[in-house]
Amino acid sequence: MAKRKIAVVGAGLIGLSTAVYIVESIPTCSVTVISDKFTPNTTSDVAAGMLIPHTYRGIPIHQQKQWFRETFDYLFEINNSSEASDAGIHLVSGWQIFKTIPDEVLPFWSDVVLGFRSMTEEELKKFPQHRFGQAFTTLKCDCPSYLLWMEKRLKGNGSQVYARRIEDLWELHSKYDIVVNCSGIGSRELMGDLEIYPVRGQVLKVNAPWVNHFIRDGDGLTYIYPGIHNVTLGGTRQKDNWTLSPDPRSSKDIFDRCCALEPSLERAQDIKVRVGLRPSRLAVRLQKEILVRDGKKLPVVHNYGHGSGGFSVHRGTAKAAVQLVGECIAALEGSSSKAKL
Ligand SMILES: Cc1cc2nc3c(=O)[nH]c(=O)nc-3n(C[C@H](O)[C@H](O)[C@H](O)COP(=O)(O)OP(=O)(O)OC[C@H]3O[C@@H](n4cnc5c(N)ncnc54)[C@H](O)[C@@H]3O)c2cc1C
Ligand SMILES: O=C(O)CCC(=O)C(=O)O
Repeated sequence: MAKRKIAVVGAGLIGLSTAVYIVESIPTCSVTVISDKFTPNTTSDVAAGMLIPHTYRGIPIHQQKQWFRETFDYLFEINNSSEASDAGIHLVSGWQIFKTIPDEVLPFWSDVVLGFRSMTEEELKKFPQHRFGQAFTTLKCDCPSYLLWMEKRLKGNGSQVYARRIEDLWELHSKYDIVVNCSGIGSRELMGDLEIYPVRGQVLKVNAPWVNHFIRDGDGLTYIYPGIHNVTLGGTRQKDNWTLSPDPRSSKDIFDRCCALEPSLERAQDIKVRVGLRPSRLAVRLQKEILVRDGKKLPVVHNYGHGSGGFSVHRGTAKAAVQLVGECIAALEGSSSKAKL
């Protein structure tokens, strides 16, 4: 059986985690990651990295729950190993709070995170503007550490990693048997996919080591997420806004909103502003496509469009993408054995 050559386009969270899963589950192929940007310069580096799912309106809930569970279980295992600090994975406990009682008192992911329960009246006294809350423990990634850890694992396994911008996936036809497209918001231009759009997110990364519980307003706009090296304060969700430069007014607004929830943040130091464009889509595109030119074929597997929830589901979607890669390999084996007959 020929050793199949697979190119993964994109070195953000989705490209690297898909490449890692291919290497782990299909050892008979060689993997090359090709990307114009790497950590610390990807959208994935800007993220808070919290495992709190966002709902994709175009995907059945049972599917999203499975992706979340697979991701949670995978990272929990890393968290319980000696790799945890290198990979930047840790547990974090805290509260999601609501000004009015939400429709969904028990979200679909409540039995995946640890110790999910309603907040007590005593706990709610910390948030006098809020009437209801949920307490739980989840996982968080320190995003640059996690990306670097995956990149090192790939290189350690003999995979190649190249910096290059791809204008057209067909450029890869002569060297690779299969292409896996994990180019995030880049797919709008690369694939001409107008279903993917940016949702601009501005966050502050601050030094406030005394803050160690997360706080998330149920409206999803204001959050305080303590991490290994800093605390992420959020945020903004600006649909169809491509501006990557920070907006000082948004920074002040974010800071004020977060201080209203956690007044001790007034003393936060070393405030850095980061902006990222969430690669948003009604549904993650997990699909096979065969590109055909001049009678020649190039199988492509798409895995992009994770919007606000990439960290929460990445291992599950990597597994689904690798299943599709396996189907492409089986089809190639089938056509090469027919050719020999
Ligand atoms: C402010 C903010 C906070 C967030 N917080 C969380 C959170 O707490 N939890 C959570 O689950 N999710 C969160 N997210 C969402 C998460 O960041 C995304 O879902 C995830 O990072 C998407 O990963 P990606 O690999 O698809 O995209 P990217 O990280 O953008 O990676 C895409 C890669 O493709 C490459 N590429 C693109 N086009 C080309 C091309 N033509 N040629 C070569 N390479 C190309 C890019 O250079 C890049 O390496 C947050 C997002 C933002 C912006
Ligand atoms: O929504 C959250 O609480 C996590 C952060 C996030 O996913 C985002 O800002 O997109």
